[in-house]
Amino acid sequence: MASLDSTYDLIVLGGGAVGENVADRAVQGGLSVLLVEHELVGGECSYWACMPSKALLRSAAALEAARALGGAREAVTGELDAAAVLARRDSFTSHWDDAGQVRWLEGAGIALARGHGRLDGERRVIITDAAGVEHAVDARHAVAVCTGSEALIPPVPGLAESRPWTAREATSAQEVPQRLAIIGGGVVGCELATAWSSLGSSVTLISRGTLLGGAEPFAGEAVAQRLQSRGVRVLMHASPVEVRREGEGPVHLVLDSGDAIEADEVLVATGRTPRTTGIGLETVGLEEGAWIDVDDTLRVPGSAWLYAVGDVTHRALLTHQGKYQARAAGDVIAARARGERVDDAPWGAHVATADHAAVPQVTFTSPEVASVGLTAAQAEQRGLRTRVVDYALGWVAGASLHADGYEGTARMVVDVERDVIVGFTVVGDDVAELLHAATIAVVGEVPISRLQHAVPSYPTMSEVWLRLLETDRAQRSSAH
Ligand SMILES: Cc1cc2nc3c(=O)[nH]c(=O)nc-3n(C[C@H](O)[C@H](O)[C@H](O)COP(=O)(O)OP(=O)(O)OC[C@H]3O[C@@H](n4cnc5c(N)ncnc54)[C@H](O)[C@@H]3O)c2cc1C
Ligand SMILES: NC(=O)c1ccc[n+]([C@@H]2O[C@H](COP(=O)([O-])OP(=O)(O)OC[C@H]3O[C@@H](n4cnc5c(N)ncnc54)[C@H](O)[C@@H]3O)[C@@H](O)[C@H]2O)c1
Repeated sequence: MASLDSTYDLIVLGGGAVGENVADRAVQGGLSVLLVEHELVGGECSYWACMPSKALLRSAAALEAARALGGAREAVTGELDAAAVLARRDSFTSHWDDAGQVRWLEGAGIALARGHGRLDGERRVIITDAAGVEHAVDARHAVAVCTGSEALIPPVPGLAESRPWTAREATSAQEVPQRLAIIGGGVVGCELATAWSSLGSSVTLISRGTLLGGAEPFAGEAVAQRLQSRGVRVLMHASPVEVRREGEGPVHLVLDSGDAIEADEVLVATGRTPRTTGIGLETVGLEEGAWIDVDDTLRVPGSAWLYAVGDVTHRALLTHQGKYQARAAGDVIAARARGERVDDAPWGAHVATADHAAVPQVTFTSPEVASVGLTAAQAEQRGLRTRVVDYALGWVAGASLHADGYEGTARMVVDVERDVIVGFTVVGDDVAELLHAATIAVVGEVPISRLQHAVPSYPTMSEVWLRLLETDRAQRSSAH
């Protein structure tokens, strides 16, 4: 290990996207920072999650877009080249080499320790390097735990012994399995069913409930329909009760319905578990293996020095939201270290308020699902009085130009008391880039009356905003 100082202002445990951003902001705030990483600098997102999964999806989406358009469709004479897609994916993971990210750390002035880090009481971290040698390092001001999450394998008899794929194998595989069974109909299950079916696998998707359970119901319905139209077998309200694989042979799954499925690989996509085992949480009075609870400045309640940021907090398991938390955390750690005023009122510079009210997410299925804030059901659960406004996206001129027979749905959820949008969901092809306008409307709490003055250009898909507002107006006047 490169020589380490004995003390740094801040020690960051875990060099994923989130840890990197905490470190960067703290260095910009004038602190010395040590980042501890035991695998690849860049974490899941760069090598086994966001980037490779989106690279696996993108070529098929482009092909599908061309096929949906008269005049372009005629020019598509071949099929998707799976080997070329896998090779392009490999380039997006830099062939699982983190040299580029290490150079970025150097440029940003962040010290790197390669090894496994664990807390050892207040402000102290022990780093075990590849040779098994332990190094103790102290933090003058803070330690930030950014160790992320990993795939949860549910306790289904025989599953763990059947060498299941997790998202890691499913995003880094070098060959297309002939038959792929996927357990879990959440974001990972739906995206990877889309990706691998497009690459030629015969996919069976097993979902305990409907698909994309946390989203507006019309989102999961549209994704299920499209998957089925591409030949994916979608089994809803189904769970495996037993899994078996003998030697190098296929995997056999038995479902609670009694149905039996045979596949070449089985992917477990049933959620995440925190990477908080073996990191010394018990030495600072926290529970090993649990998600870490934090306040809105990302600090552990009752502690003056311990922070947790990103997936490990379970606030929002998304790279962009973790990086948002990281910017607040890096800045607040620096501000507290310098004895400056902390701006921790809601929407202040040092808090991650949006985690509670405005988390944006794009699910890169076919069709895409883009949402921010609350669904209608979540708003109701929070006791809000709401108006729910829906519009068929295909009726917007920009959408009908975008693809022949375009179908999609947009929904806005309006808080009646404040007359602002608290939730927005849009489902349709190529809708991802529509989302940020909604995020600004929700975060900015822009009154509906003012939104009338935000004029979308003709003929863009953004005109769905105009249609939603007009539909809202018509619904309100017919209610009177
Ligand atoms: C298949 C898939 C696709 C996804 N796609 C998207 C997407 O499109 N958009 C999106 O926003 N989110 C997506 N996500 C979620 C996203 O990957 C995570 O939210 C994000 O990676 C969390 O970042 P993190 O830095 O908190 O954790 P991680 O990325 O898990 O990084 C934690 C780092 O800490 C290191 N570490 C852990 N313990 C120690 C230790 N004791 N010592 C030293 N180092 C340690 C790990 O090696 C790792 O590098 C996806 C997730 C999956 C599974
Ligand atoms: N594009 C994106 O933003 C993106 C992409 C992928 C992942 N992610 C993030 O990664 C996180 C993890 O995703 P995920 O899909 O693993 O989790 P998830 O919580 O979204 O979905 C897990 C699904 O598995 C089901 N399930 C659980 N146990 C089961 C069982 N025994 N049998 C059958 N079904 C079972 C659940 O009911 C749920 O539908 C998500 O929180 C998501 O935000 C984001």
